[in-house]
Amino acid sequence: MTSTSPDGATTPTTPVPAVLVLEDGRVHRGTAFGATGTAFGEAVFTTGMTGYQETLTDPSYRRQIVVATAPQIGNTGWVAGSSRDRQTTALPEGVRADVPAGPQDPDDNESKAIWVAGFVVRDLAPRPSNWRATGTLSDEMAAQGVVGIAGVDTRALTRHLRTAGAMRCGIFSGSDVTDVETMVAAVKATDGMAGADLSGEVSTTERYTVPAAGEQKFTVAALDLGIKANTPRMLAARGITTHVLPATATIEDVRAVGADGVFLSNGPGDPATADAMVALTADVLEAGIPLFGICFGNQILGRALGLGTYKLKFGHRGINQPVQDRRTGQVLVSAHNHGFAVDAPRDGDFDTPYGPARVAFTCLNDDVVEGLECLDKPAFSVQFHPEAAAGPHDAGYLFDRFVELMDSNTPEGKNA
Ligand SMILES: NC(=O)CC[C@H](N)C(=O)O
Repeated sequence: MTSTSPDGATTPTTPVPAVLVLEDGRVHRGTAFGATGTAFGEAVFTTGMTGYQETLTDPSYRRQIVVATAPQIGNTGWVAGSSRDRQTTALPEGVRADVPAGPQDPDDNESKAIWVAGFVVRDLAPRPSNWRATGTLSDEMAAQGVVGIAGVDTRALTRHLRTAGAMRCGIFSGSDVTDVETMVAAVKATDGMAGADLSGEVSTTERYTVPAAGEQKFTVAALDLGIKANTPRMLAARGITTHVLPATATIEDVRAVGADGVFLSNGPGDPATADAMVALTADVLEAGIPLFGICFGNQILGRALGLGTYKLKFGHRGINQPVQDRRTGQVLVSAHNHGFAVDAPRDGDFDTPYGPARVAFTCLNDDVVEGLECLDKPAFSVQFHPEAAAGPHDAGYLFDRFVELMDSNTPEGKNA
């Protein structure tokens, strides 16, 4: 339903009607973009003003329909084409050519695919204005079969989600639009996010390696629960070779790659389902291997320490969330994407099976736990995203903290 002019602008020919239907019966009407059809997922909003490509390709958004509060989306187009396609030299052994992860990658994808179930925007920019763009958002979503709806008052919708909470929804477009009762019933027949076990659906099935940039200092085993490309890139920039392991990895797999440290990635779904990863984390803590977790990884470390997790009313998603590093008092502006959180005492150290631990970060908007730190084990984690590719970069130093943990775990470090 679009035509592309010689200068790359995609213009709608006949607008195709689309409807966003929430499980509580609220309806927003608009027009289709991307693929036409039906999509179901949890309606969540993000307040990020930039970085929609990084958001859409973040595997943590699996089974979520993302609502952008930024009023215009699509103006930077789509920046695709991994450098791997252009690479002329042979790749190091174990590096998969189809994974766009490496310090040299110029594209904006955080993974190989768009993972959101659907995308809801107000004004879809028909013409990208970006010298790096290789196509349009709408064409890329259509190519990947991802349904979008434009023309929605996303700020009104966001106010509703803040009051009523994140909930199941559906986008119906083209000939899939039917009467509201039928569409609401279809939405209600889908599964919610509580209890969803999704990391296995986005994880790599085989191990791959992202080499250190320059001289290798350490080797890290990164558990791929939905890892974003920028994480191995941030590690590589610090002299770390990352072996990305499937979500099913065990402590033997970690030992087999000679890991100096273990990284637990971000990922979709309910952390209450991540029993196997919690067991692996317990083994890593027991072994005293330095550990760093991000987002889902923070929730998994929390569970391994004996803490519970719970579902937030509408979650944190955006790139301007204030968190406080309780070690230094410093406030960071950070990127968030989480619908669950760890329940932990904030008023001092607490006991765990692995010695004392403490809440290392909290969100200044709502006092939600944003990071954990073990005091007797080389392990810490954050609920926010130091690897955020669209920025901000305030929290990048946490990767250095991970390197310091590995430094102090070497025989020389232990004797220092
Ligand atoms: N980005 C993430 O890792 C999200 C973790 C988890 N799925 C949550 O929604 O809280």
